[in-house]
Amino acid sequence: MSQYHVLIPSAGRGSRMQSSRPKQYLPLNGEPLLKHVIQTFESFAAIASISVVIAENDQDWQPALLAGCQKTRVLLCGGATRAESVLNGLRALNTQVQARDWILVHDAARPGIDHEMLLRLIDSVGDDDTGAILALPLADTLKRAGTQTTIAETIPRNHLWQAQTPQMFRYAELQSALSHSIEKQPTDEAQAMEWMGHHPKLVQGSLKNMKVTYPDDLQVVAALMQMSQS
Ligand SMILES: Nc1ccn([C@@H]2O[C@H](COP(=O)(O)OP(=O)(O)OP(=O)(O)O)[C@@H](O)[C@H]2O)c(=O)n1
Ligand SMILES: C[C@](O)(CO)[C@H](O)COP(=O)(O)O
Repeated sequence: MSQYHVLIPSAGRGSRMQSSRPKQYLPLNGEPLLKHVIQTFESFAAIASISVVIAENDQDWQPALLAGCQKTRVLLCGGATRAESVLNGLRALNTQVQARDWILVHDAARPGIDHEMLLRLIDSVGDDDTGAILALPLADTLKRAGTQTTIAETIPRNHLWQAQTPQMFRYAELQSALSHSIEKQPTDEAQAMEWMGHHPKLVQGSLKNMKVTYPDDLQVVAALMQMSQS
């Protein structure tokens, strides 16, 4: 029976957040973003292990983040890009994970993930599927900018989705896909799999599972998480 393992890329600097420390350590309802993510996976019974990839020189990592954790370990192998951090993390798991085990890669910057979404994602794939990602169908009209901030064209939005995480793939296939494509810097795990000819499934995510990227995002995700608990 294939097991489920989580890999959390958490080695970014959060430059777009313009904060004093990397955004994954910023407080949200009294806990760092990263702690919310770890706790959600720790309390999801189907998960066998959780690996947090941080930068080797991370000055903000707090051992207290692992207080009470049974399944979580930290890997000091962050890379220059998210794809490199994920690939380094996968390579570090080589002796603990079986080839056909599922790997769920989830951004540390998405604290709104919950068990309902995880169940939807895990239940979406069968033995013959290559994998699946949480995503949201695009709701707004999409414009491509021309010179400066003027509209060059409207892009038809039918069949367009915004990718979220977790992105779930078999360990050996994902490591192979990323190893083959790392030079091309895939923006996510799904793109690396697409380049190998796979067509991962799109599974309904949630606004609450947004990525904290810009300063205003923290309040928005806190409100969405609060609403889902009331
Ligand atoms: N070299 C990197 C870059 C990003 N990430 C992680 O990938 C996730 C999503 O990336 P993003 O939102 O772009 O985070 P940052 O790169 O930190 O943000 P920015 O681009 O604003 O610097 C985050 O959890 C981030 O910590 C990572 O592990 N290693
Ligand atoms: C993986 C991802 O969150 C899917 O939308 C996104 O590609 C991460 O992009 P970033 O520029 O590394 O934040």
